[in-house]
Amino acid sequence: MTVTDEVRSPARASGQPLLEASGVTMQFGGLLAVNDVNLSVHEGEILGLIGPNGAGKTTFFNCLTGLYKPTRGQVRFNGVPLAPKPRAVVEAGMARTFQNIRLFANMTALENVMVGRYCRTSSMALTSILHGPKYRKEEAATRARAQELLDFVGLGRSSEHLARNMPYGDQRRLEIARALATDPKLILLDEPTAGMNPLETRQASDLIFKIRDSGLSVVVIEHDMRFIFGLCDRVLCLVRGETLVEGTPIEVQSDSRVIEAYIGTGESDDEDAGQDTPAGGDEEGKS
Ligand SMILES: Nc1ncnc2c1ncn2[C@@H]1O[C@H](COP(=O)(O)OP(=O)(O)OP(=O)(O)O)[C@@H](O)[C@H]1O
Repeated sequence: MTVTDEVRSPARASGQPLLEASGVTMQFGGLLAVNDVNLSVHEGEILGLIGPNGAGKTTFFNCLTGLYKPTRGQVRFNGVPLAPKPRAVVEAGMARTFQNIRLFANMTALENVMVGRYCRTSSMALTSILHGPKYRKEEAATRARAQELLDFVGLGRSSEHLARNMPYGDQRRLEIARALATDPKLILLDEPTAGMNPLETRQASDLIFKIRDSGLSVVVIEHDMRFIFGLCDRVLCLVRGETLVEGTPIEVQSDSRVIEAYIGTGESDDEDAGQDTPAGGDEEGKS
């Protein structure tokens, strides 16, 4: 099955990037959290965003998805300047997940995905209150689509489980299903494997490939270098809010500046340093 309908977009027709950020800068008081960052993501591409803690990755995501209005710079989606408002961003075709899981804990998996779907349904509040035929038809379609998305992410049998009772890895999948419910052309994932065991991480990688194969573009923030270098077509490394290096996984993982940036922060002190330093990555699992 495909996640989105086959639509030939203006971006593909013109060869221009689907998502294009130019000169994006975000200043908090005296702190330049993101400084003049450029990014382009083409259709069907998986782009990785890496960098030591505090490099500005999430702040940059927040600028791309309308949570923050950048101090300077512009974000264009499908060739059109994007208003820095979350609703406008979702309507344009971008969805995201968050570093910290933000599910409705006391709702079922199905209901969580249905909530994500509501931005694409048209029933007005009054119609919903009156439960007219249009509402009932849309509700049935929303439910069916939500179930389809749960099947897609491998949670088809958990639809009636309360989110709070689901294993951690499943909650992360559920977040992705909810983001997909908005029918995005591009999905941004903020540390999708944080806290996952190796099996869950491999499954997350497979799911992201599946999402890409269904026609979406993906931007992913991760600290797990093996995961990033095995997954992405291109990788951008941010350090202190600025682009340090951008290139293919092979180029980035062998760049001494990237290795230095990580070693300099002490992030490589873990026992399993291969997971967390660029040189520890490999091409395993890349397709
Ligand atoms: N709302 C805010 N107000 C002030 N400073 C902020 C705000 N959000 C982030 N920062 C600061 O901006 C810098 C970049 O933070 P950000 O969370 O974007 O980094 P990151 O690369 O995502 O880090 P991590 O990998 O640890 O999640 C940090 O110094 C952080 O303290």
